[in-house]
Amino acid sequence: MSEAATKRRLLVVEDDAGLARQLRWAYDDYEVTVAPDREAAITALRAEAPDVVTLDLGLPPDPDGVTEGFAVLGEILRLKPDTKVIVASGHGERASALRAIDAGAWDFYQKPIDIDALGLIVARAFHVHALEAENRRLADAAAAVPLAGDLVTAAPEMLKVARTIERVAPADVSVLLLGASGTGKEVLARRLHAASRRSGKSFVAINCAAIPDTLLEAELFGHEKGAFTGAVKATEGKIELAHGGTLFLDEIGDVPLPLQVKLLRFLQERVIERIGGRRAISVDTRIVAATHRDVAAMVAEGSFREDLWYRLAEIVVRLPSLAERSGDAVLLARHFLARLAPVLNPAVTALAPDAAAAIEAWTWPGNVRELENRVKRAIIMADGRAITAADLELADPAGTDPLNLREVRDAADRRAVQSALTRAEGNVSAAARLLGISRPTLYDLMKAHALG
Ligand SMILES: Nc1ncnc2c1ncn2[C@@H]1O[C@H](COP(=O)(O)OP(=O)(O)OP(=O)(O)O)[C@@H](O)[C@H]1O
Repeated sequence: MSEAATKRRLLVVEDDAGLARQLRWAYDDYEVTVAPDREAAITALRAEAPDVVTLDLGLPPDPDGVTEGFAVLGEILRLKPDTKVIVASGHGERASALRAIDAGAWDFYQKPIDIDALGLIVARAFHVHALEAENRRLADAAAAVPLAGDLVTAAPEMLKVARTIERVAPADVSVLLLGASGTGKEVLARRLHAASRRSGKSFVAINCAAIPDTLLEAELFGHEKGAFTGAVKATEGKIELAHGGTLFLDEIGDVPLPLQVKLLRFLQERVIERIGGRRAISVDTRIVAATHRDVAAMVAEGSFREDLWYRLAEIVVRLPSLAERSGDAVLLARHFLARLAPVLNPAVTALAPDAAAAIEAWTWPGNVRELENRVKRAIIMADGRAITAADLELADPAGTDPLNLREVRDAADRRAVQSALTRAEGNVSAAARLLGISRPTLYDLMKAHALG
C-alpha cells in the first residue's frame, strides 16, 4: 500500500483560499482535501469519506452568517454520522459554536486560527474516531460469535431465533424446528440441549430419513434378544439412550404412519416397550424434532398425524435460509476457513476479495451445509494464501471484473430487492418499507429485474 493510501484523510471546508492553503501545508500527517463550499464539501465527503472535517461555519452564499455552515454540518452527519466535525466560528460567535456542538459537531475553535492548537484538536479527533471504530469492530465481532453449540451469526433474523431457543430451553416443552436443509437445525437442537437443565445428560440424534423404514422402529425403540433374525443381543433404542437428556428427531416428516402411532403413544405415556419385549420402560426425555418438509400440508393430506404434530410442536421455531441472513454468508465462510484450514491446508489463511464478492452474490440453495462444503473444497484446492471465487466454484464464467459501475449497481439492486421480497414474504408494501422506497419505485425495480 502506498503511503498516501495509509494516511488519514482530513477535509478542510474553508472559503478563504489563503487560510485553506495555510491549513493544507500545516498538516503533514494527513491527506488534506480543501473544499470552498457546500457542494465541494459533500462531493469530497462522498469520494474520500474523511474521518475528520474542519468546517468554517461562514460559507458562501452566507459568508457572514452561519446558515450555510449549519447546512453542511447537518449533511455531513446525515451521510456519515461517525465523522468528527470541528467547527470554526468568528470571534464572539461562541453561541453558534455551542449550537453546532448541540447539532452533533465534535468540537470547535475560534478564529483567528492558531495552527498548533487546531492541530491538537484534529489529532485528538482522529484518535477518538479510531478508538470508536475499534470499539464498533469489537462489538460486531463479539455479537458475531456467541459460540455455544457453534452457532455463528450476526444477522438479526438468526439472532432472534437464537434468543427464542435460549428462552424456551429451560422449559421442558417439545420444540419443532422448521427450516430448509442445511440451515442449522441440528446446531440449534444442540444449543437448546446445552442451555437446558438436561445439559449434563446425553443429546441423542437420529435422522429418520437416513434409516430404512424397516429398521427405524428398532433404532428408536430398541429390541430384545431374538426379537427378529439377527437380534443376537438386547439393544437399547435411541429413545432409551436419551433418558434424562434430549432426543433430536431429525426429518420427522419422513417417519412412516405406523411408526408415528408408536411415537405418539410414547409421547403420551412416556413409556416404551422394546421390540420383542414385554416390559414397559419409563423414559424421561425432551423431544426436539426438525424437518424441511411442509408438515402442515402433510397433515392436511393425511400423511402426517395431526395429534402427533401437536405433541411435537408445542413451540415452533422457523429458521431463515442462509440467503435471508444478511451478511452471514461471508461471516460463516471466514469461520469455516479459520476452523478448517489449519487441518486441511495450513498455508491458506484468507478469502480473496473476489471470493467474498462471489459468496455475497450466491443464493445458497444448500444453505450453511453447502457453504461449509464449498469452503472445505476451496481450502484443499487453493494454490496460494487466499481462496478465490474459482476455488469455491463460484467464479462467474464471464470473469468477475465488472463492466462498469452501472452493472455492479444493477446486480446489487437486484439482490436487495430479492432479499427484501423474501423477508417480506412477497408483500410488496412491506418490502418497499424495508428498502425505504415507495411502492411504485419498488414495482419499477421489480419490472426492470423481472422479479415478482
Ligand atoms: N449458524 C451456524 N454456525 C456455524 N455452523 C453452522 C451454522 N449453521 C449450520 N452450521 C453447520 O452447517 C452444517 C449443517 O448444519 P445442520 O446439520 O445443523 O443443518 P440441518 O438444518 O440440520 O441440515 P439437514 O436438514 O440437512 O439435516 C453443520 O456442519 C453445522 O455445523
